[in-house]
Amino acid sequence: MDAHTLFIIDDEETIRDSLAFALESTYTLQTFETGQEALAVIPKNPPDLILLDIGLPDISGIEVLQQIKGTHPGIPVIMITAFEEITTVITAMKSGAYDYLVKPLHMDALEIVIANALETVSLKKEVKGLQEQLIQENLPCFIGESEVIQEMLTFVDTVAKSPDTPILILGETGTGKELIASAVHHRSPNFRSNFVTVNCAAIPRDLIESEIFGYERGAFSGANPNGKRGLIEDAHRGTLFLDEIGDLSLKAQAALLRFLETGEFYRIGGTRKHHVQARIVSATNKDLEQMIQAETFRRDLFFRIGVIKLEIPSLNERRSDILSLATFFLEQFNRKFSKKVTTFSEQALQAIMTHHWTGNVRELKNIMERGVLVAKGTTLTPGDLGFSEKPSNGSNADTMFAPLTTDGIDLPLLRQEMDKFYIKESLTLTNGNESQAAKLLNINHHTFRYHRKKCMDTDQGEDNNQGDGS
Ligand SMILES: Nc1ncnc2c1ncn2[C@@H]1O[C@H](COP(=O)(O)OP(=O)(O)OP(=O)(O)O)[C@@H](O)[C@H]1O
Repeated sequence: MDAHTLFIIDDEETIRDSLAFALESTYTLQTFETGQEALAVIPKNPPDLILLDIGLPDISGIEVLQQIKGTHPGIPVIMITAFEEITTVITAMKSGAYDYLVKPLHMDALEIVIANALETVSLKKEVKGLQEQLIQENLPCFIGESEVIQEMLTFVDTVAKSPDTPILILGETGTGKELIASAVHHRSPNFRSNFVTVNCAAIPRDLIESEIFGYERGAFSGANPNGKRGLIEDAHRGTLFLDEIGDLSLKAQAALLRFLETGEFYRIGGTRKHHVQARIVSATNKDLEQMIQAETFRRDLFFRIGVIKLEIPSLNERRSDILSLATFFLEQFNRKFSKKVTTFSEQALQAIMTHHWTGNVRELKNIMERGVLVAKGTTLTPGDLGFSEKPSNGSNADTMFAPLTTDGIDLPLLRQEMDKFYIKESLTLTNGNESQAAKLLNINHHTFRYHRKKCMDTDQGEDNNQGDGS
């Protein structure tokens, strides 16, 4: 391993020489007579540790220390002082010095202080690296191969980068709003701080403001006599996720708006302003615009929380994700229950692929949990999943899917063909009326147009390829 690099900053030549003599066999040294000279080199070539004289001729050692801590807070700085002047030493330690030594220097003591400082720094680096690795390895996994989900995840990566832009996540219950909120947090620069969740629907309306912003002692009867910090404080430099934001009382809405605009808030019953930096991510499956009409949700707050809006489509609108989600949960629950369920029976697969998922991914997850738990063998049956063993009437289940053989199938192509078939059928049935066609397929207009365009693109691609070959 390369030797650690040390900078010695001292105007006395004898001190520089004696330090160099004592330390040069263990460390790579660079010596400086003035603070300015050292400050010019540090940004280009930062050392592992600095020995810094307090009484320098150009700018004081304390000032040099403060500048180093401002730009390179991780470098330990050991101050050297001619006499133990307590106020200077306190200022140095308050400004972030690692330790101080009084002249004349005892080389044994100096070597111990340097070795300890370097070990502390390397331990801190190791802990930070391990923390980051742990967080990255446990990142919540949002499964979805459909293009809408892939595009949304790319967008999530982009918007997560700004640490404080408010984000509003919309979508039916169980579509994964909380999972996306947590992905935003974990992909943001603030991922080391807390991700704090408040389910606004689960807290009585008259208590919600005090839960989020806290209260001072004696704020209301029944309150904790010592007062209470708000959850917003726990989210400092992190993320506060307000689930079911439509359930916020109007009073809490006003306090939230003030916080979003100024970064400040008051605890209930308090007069002292508190400052917190936290990103607010909100989610709801309610129609907030309708609530604005009914005057139960503030229009100004709606705009403020939704600087970025993410809309997660229902599972029925992205049926191509069902199989990958089911497989993901199969593996997850195999691990949880120490089971070895490896496949779905043909009927179980049909049931999963044709079911109408009103509870979205949560419903699929619950069904898979039950299935893996009760399955007797290695293959999941419709009964294990709580479906009827017989294909439901009119589902054409036997003929809907080609049997899977050891030759395999081209699932992406099958999905593409199925999309194309139903898009065309629905347009024929509705005389080309897109919004009626979308209704027939139980998808929204936007998703319909997206799939229609994709089908047209692949049709064109095929035509071009045929043209090339002729
Ligand atoms: N794409 C996904 N990949 C993996 N797991 C998912 C996905 N979407 C949702 N889940 C899982 O489904 C469950 C429900 O998701 P989540 O709680 O995030 O939904 P929600 O939209 O916030 O629901 P609600 O509106 O009821 O609060 C969770 O256990 C979550 O981990």
